[in-house]
Amino acid sequence: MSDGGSDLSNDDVRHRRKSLPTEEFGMAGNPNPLGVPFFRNLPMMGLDQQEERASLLGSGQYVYQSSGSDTYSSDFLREGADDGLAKQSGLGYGTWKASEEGITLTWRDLSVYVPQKRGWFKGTHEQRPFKRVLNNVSGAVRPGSLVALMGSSGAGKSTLMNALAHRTPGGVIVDGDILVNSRRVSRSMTSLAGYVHQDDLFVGSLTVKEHLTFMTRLRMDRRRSNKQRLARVMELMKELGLLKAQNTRIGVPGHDKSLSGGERKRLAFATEILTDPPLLFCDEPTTGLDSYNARKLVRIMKDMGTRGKTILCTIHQPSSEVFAMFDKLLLLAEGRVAYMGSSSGALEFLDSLGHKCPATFNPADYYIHTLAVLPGHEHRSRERIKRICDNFAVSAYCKDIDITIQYQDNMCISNSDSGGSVRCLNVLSLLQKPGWVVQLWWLTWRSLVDSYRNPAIHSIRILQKILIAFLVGVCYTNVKLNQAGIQDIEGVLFIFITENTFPSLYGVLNIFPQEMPLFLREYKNGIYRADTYYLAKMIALIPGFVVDPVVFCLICYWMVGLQRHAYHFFMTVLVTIFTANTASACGSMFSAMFESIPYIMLFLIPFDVVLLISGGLFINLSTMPWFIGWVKYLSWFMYSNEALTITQWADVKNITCEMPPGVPCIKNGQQVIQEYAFKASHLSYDFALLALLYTGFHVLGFIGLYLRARKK
Ligand SMILES: Nc1ncnc2c1ncn2[C@@H]1O[C@H](COP(=O)(O)OP(=O)(O)OP(=O)(O)O)[C@@H](O)[C@H]1O
Repeated sequence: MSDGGSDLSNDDVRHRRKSLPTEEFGMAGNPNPLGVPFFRNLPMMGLDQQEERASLLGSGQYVYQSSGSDTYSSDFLREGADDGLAKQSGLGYGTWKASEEGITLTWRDLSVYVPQKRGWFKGTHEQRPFKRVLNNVSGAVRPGSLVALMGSSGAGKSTLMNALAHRTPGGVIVDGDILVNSRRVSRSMTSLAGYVHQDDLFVGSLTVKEHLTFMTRLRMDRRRSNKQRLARVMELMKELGLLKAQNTRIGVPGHDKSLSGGERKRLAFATEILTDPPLLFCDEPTTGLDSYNARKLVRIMKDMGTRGKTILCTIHQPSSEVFAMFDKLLLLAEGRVAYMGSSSGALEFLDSLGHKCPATFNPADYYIHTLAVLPGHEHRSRERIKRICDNFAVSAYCKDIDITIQYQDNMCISNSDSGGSVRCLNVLSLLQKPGWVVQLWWLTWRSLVDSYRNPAIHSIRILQKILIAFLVGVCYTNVKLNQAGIQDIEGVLFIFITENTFPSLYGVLNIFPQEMPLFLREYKNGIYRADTYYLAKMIALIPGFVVDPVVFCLICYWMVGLQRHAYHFFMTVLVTIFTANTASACGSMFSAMFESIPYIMLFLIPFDVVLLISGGLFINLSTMPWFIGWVKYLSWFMYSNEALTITQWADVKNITCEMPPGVPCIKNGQQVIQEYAFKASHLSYDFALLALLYTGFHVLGFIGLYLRARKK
């Protein structure tokens, strides 16, 4: 560290870092200061040669030589002074396998821009009002490192982690290079890395053990046996102190809270380390934990580090003991790197700039305090931060990191995510994800358990159905097969439709908005596909929408004077089942397409009114104007009404005519069918069109969900 106190503009710093001559990287005067291995003549070699050497690295057989005379095998890449680790894991240098190399993560000149305004602005990216929240940040983390990412609130810690983990929300621009084992990766990062989020999201009706079991099914290698999965679940619950709560439902905070905040945090952590990922990002995993549990959790991360994992963890106010467990420290301030290196080095570095940590201070607190923008002293604070960041950018600490970055850059052989990443990231090719059917099975299981355990969905709804069925039945007990009875029967048939439409249509509106954050997170984590998720939700809805119509018809049909034959009853039940499911498909479509209930209502209610009108009871369908008349083809009201009317009237031969002479009467069922502009031959056609509408609504719903998931 030298140029103490010099102020450089950001561009100066960037330029200086980029323009460092290749020879400077560990060759002269500073032979391999981080223990980074160098190929013979690496800086001079061309891309082809680098590729060749990289593939040799992939095979774990190439022998590297540092600038000095020491010779290292590829495992040396894992950490400069890592022989203890190799010994610990029982792998001598000669036996080290490429798949066990671990992950070296580097990032160079990373800037992140977040959109300031959304929606109305239609200009190009360059014209859009963006705010830069990360400013040319560079860094490197090597296997076996547990890195603490610290900085005051708003410094950009989560933004950096999201960018590195390729989990930035839609609209955010990430500019710069991120390399994993000297390869550019994008979405494959999600299979490679675990990410413990600041806010935890779960299906609250599952128990701790059920949740972990579900995750082992979808996240672990499909070749693992059930015994191995269970053993992993038990091991994690034991390690994280969740054994006592294993049969407790997770609950929903502020609603039906079951697990404590600390238990939820530990469960979220357990979920992410379930597969023992080689790279782990943790965003404030200890927030909300007591000191004992915080220490225990960091100890687990430390142990993972000693097994060669690469761990980057943001942490707020760690105790001295917890802080001491971290190998490396990355300090961020105002979107820039203020320091990266050993924890003790940070004290020296700040000391050299005149910021000496008082003996009584916890160093972690001191760093945050020094790098915070203090209210009332904003200008001075920002000056101080700028000076620290500028000095770090030209310090020996930074140069050391540059060496690692430069080394990885030199090794970088492919700009594309395909092929290269898989070849390099052996862990990826080793993992066999569960297949489509397994995903569907377990997602359906979760959805069914969730809906079964939610009394609002079932018990209350069925009680309501019984009550309404009785009331409707009571109102229509006196229906007779005469002229007045035609209207009564058509009326009650329409009530069969509406009673099985509206609860189904509106009852499902919340399913996607409510679970969207969880779906997006799990989907982005690559745990499952969007189609299996949607299909599972759809399947889980069916039992409810079969039971409801059956209950309704069982009570109401026999109370009302409808045809008393099994055939008519079963056909009526079948039509109402089709109706309820088609309505639920329409509701699911709106639910999946729009972000919130008010938006859904805005479009659904007008749509619903038009469909209702075109159902055939309120208007003779042949009189509808041509420009709106086509809507009836989308109306399950019409198909269901036609099917029920045909079922009830097709074989009625005689309808009593009690009208005065001269007043025309409808004499039989066929005339009733004609009166409503239906056709007796359309019964199977109505069923087919109801099934088509059901499928069409769900296909559109799935497309809506998929597009939204891709956009976020
Ligand atoms: N999508 C976004 N839109 C607008 N501003 C954003 C967005 N994401 C991040 N920011 C801003 O970027 C800055 C850094 O945010 P970030 O969440 O990374 O901070 P942090 O260091 O993780 O803070 P904390 O410790 O409080 O979680 C903040 O000022 C934040 O308001």
